[in-house]
Amino acid sequence: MAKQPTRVLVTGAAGQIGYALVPMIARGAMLGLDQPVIIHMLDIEPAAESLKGVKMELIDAAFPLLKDVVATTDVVEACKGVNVAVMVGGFPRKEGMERKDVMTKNVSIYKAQASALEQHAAPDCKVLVVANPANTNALILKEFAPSFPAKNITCLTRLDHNRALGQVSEKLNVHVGDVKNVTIWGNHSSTQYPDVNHATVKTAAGEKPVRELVANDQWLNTEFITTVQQRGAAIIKARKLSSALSAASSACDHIRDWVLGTPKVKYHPFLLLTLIKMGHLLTTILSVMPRLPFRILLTSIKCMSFLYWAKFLLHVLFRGHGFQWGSILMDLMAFQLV
Ligand SMILES: NC(=O)c1ccc[n+]([C@@H]2O[C@H](COP(=O)([O-])OP(=O)(O)OC[C@H]3O[C@@H](n4cnc5c(N)ncnc54)[C@H](O)[C@@H]3O)[C@@H](O)[C@H]2O)c1
Ligand SMILES: O=C(O)C[C@H](O)C(=O)O
Repeated sequence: MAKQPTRVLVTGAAGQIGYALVPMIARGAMLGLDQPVIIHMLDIEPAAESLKGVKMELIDAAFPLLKDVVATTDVVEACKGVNVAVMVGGFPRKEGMERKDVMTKNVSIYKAQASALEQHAAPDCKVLVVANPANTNALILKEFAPSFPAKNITCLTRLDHNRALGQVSEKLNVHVGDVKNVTIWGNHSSTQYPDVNHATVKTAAGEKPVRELVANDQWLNTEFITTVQQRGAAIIKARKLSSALSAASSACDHIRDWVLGTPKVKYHPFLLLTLIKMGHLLTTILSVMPRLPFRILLTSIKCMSFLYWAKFLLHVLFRGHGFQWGSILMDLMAFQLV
C-alpha cells in the first residue's frame, strides 16, 4: 500500500536555507526515498512574492515524492497538520556578531509561532529549530507551547557534528563516512566543545581511534576545536552570508536519524544518546541556567551525572575496546564548558 504523505513545515522558506532545504526534502533526503511529502512553506509578507517563486520552482522540478505544496504567510495555515516542523524563519547574524546577538529579533518570532504549532500541528509533530540562537529559540518554543511534548522540540547542532567529521576527514585524508563517534557537547555557540575522544576511523586494519591516527594532540586540543567552534563565522566572512547548504543538509540528517533511526553502535549502545547530537532540550536548559527554577536545574544536573556515570561504567566494562580513562576527564572538563 502506498505510504501516506508526511507534512513538513519549513518556516523562512523564502530565505537561503529554505531555498536549499525544500528540494532536499522533496527528493527524499530527509524522510527517505519512499516517503511522499507535502511541503508547507511559511514566510512573512515582504517575502511573499519570493515564496511564490520558490513554489513555482518546486512544481517545475517535478519531484515524484512531492504531493503538494502550501506556500503561505499565515502561520495557522502553515502549521495545520504538520508532522515535522523545521523552524528556519528568523534573521541571520552578520560578520562580527555572535549568534546570541540576534536573540532580540528572533526570540519574539518563536514566542509568536509556538501557540500556532501547539494548536495546529499533528500531536506527535517533531520540531527542529534552526534559526539562531537555536537552543534558546527551542526553549522559547517549549515555554510558549506548554502542551507540546518537550521531547519533540530540538535544535540544530548536527551541523557542528558534521563540521567536526569534516575536519577529521580532511586532516587524515580519509572519507568522511569512515569517521565515527564524534560528539559535540554544549549548545550551538562558540562555547561548544567538539570531542573526538571516542571517535574512530574505519581503516583497512579495522577501526582505529582518531587520536591515534592524527597523532597530534596539540592540533586536536586547540585548532580542531576552535575551527569547529568558529566555522559559522568563517563562512559568514567568506560568503558574506551564513551557511546554507550545509545547514540544510544537516537539518535533513537530524530529522532523518530522528525519524528513521541511526545505525547500531558496536560495543556501546549508550553512546547512541551522545554521538548524534541533536541539541536536545537538556543542553538548552543548561545554556540558560540562571533563568530557570532551581528544581529544573537540579533535575538536568542529575540527568547529566547519570549520563556520566553510565559512561564511566562503559569505560570500565569496555576498556579493552579502545576506551581511554583520560577521556572521562576530558568529558568532565567539557561538561564544565557547556
Ligand atoms: N543552527 C544552525 O546550525 C544554523 C545554521 C545556519 C543558519 N542558522 C540560522 O538560520 C536562520 C536563517 O538563516 P538564513 O540564512 O536562511 O536567513 P535568510 O535571511 O536568508 O532567511 C530567513 C527567512 O526567514 C524569514 N522570516 C523572518 N521572520 C519570519 C517569521 N516571523 N516567520 C517566517 N519567516 C520569517 C525571512 O523573511 C527570510 O526569508 C538564521 O537565524 C541563521 O543564523 C542556523
Ligand atoms: O554562524 C552562524 O551565524 C550561522 C550558523 O549558526 C552556522 O553555524 O553556520
